[in-house]
Amino acid sequence: MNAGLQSRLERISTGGQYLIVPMDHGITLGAVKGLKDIESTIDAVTRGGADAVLTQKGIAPRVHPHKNGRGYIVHLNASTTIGPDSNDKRLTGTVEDAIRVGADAVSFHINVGSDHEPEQIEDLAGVISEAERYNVPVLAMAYARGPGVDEHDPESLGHAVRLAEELGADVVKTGYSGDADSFEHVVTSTRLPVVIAGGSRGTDRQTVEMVRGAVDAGAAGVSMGRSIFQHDDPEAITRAVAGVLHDDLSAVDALREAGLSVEA
Ligand SMILES: CC(=O)[C@@H](O)[C@H](O)C[C@H](N)C(=O)O
Ligand SMILES: O=CC(=O)COP(=O)(O)O
Repeated sequence: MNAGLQSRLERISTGGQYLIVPMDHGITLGAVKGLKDIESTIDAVTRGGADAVLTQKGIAPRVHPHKNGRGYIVHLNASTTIGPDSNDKRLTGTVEDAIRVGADAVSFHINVGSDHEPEQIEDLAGVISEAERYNVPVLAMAYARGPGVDEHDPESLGHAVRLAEELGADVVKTGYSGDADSFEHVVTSTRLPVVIAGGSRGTDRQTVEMVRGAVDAGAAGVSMGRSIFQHDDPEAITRAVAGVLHDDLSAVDALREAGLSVEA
């Protein structure tokens, strides 16, 4: 692997495991809890053990002073939940833009199964081609999403992560299928490191058990947003996730060591 690409991947991971906290939701959802004072949230999650944070390029000046030397990923497409179709993700920048604002990697969201999949395949392929010219890693956020698509179906999730590999991404993020046995099919559908999204926030026990199950299935980490940045104590929940990812703790032990409730 190219030295530049390898060194950038190491800036957003620890020992091949990825604890990424995406906060690009400011476009998707608006200035929701945890994103108004994004500076404090970034400081908290990076102190708690996050390997990298992820935002749109416009937020970069609010990231660098507060990320405690951790990695930075710039997201290159977006949609909103108030627009006509949140599955219709449109380009918001280039890899060169991302480098200009100090990114170590870029990310791109594709909804496999949506009416907009063809354009998103083209856009993701273009992003990857540009990224390869700069040896910048691409995190593909490959969801199974669209009319009649079951977002938790292992077959559809496996298809989505394989699509990311076929296009040349370096890391792929997708939804969790719900249990380790079914998610093993997803992880083995690609040679890429697979990380999971958190989805809308549940209990701390649910969050950390999801991480434990994904890791037991062979996942390489998380790109977990709302479950972390909307928590009342983002540093503590990050510590709990890091306990599973970086210290291989059980969900209960990771919660206890982070000082969080183990109630289901
Ligand atoms: C807010 C959501 O529905 C998430 O699953 C988004 O798809 C994640 C993505 N980063 C986005 O905010 O568009
Ligand atoms: O960029 C968004 C993600 O990677 C996942 O966000 P979520 O809030 O954990 O679904």
